[in-house]
Amino acid sequence: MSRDGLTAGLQRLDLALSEAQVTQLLDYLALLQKWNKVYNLTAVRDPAEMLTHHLLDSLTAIKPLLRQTAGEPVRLLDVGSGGGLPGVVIAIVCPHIDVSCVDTVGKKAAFIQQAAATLRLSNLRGVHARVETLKAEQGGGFDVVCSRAFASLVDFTSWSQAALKPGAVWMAMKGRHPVDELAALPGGVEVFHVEQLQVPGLDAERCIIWMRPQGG
Ligand SMILES: C[S@@+](CC[C@H](N)C(=O)[O-])C[C@H]1O[C@@H](n2cnc3c(N)ncnc32)[C@H](O)[C@@H]1O
Repeated sequence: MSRDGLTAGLQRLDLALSEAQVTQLLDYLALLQKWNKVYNLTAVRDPAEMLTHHLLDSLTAIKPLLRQTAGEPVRLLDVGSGGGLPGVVIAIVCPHIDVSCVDTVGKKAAFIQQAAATLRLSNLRGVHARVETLKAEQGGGFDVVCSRAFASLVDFTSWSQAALKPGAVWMAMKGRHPVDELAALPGGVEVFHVEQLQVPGLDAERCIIWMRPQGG
């Protein structure tokens, strides 16, 4: 796994990480590669592609997330996290953010738990559940609920709404600007920002759709 490629990407994203964090990111990719053979965590198998399509792609969301949360120690839920994208990357880069990665597939949640232990990330946990079953009143709720390559915006927001704290926001990582999905959102969901992202080394459209409950 190329440390130079990652370092160059981090520079282009204007992200200043410690050497230890860069090592953790590379160790995470190595874990993903190792356990992908057993757990089927992602369809991307080529190491160079994992760096751009997974790691740098997820890292592109860090600056927008830090700006939105003003650097506060928030609780974040990554819905349909799979092998931990972007949840594990956020937990590594933002130790002040408490990250829960939820997935319906038990072995994927188990992989996240294993990654948290191996990478010594006390701010990361894997949760084996359908997101629809998570309720803020039981677990305290989340300030940010994010997803990447998950469901439509309508399903993402309606399935995860009960997990939101008052004042919380949704951060949906999408490819091309999802015109039809945005049009299908109900009146109870307010889209307050759509931002385009540029992933280093990837010539593809990416954006973040920021939403919150109407009046929330
Ligand atoms: C296409 S994968 C995306 C994984 C990861 N976010 C990524 O970007 O590589 C979607 C994941 O959502 C999970 N999933 C589907 N429905 C779910 C639900 N209702 N609650 C939680 N996870 C769900 C699936 O098991 C799968 O791991």
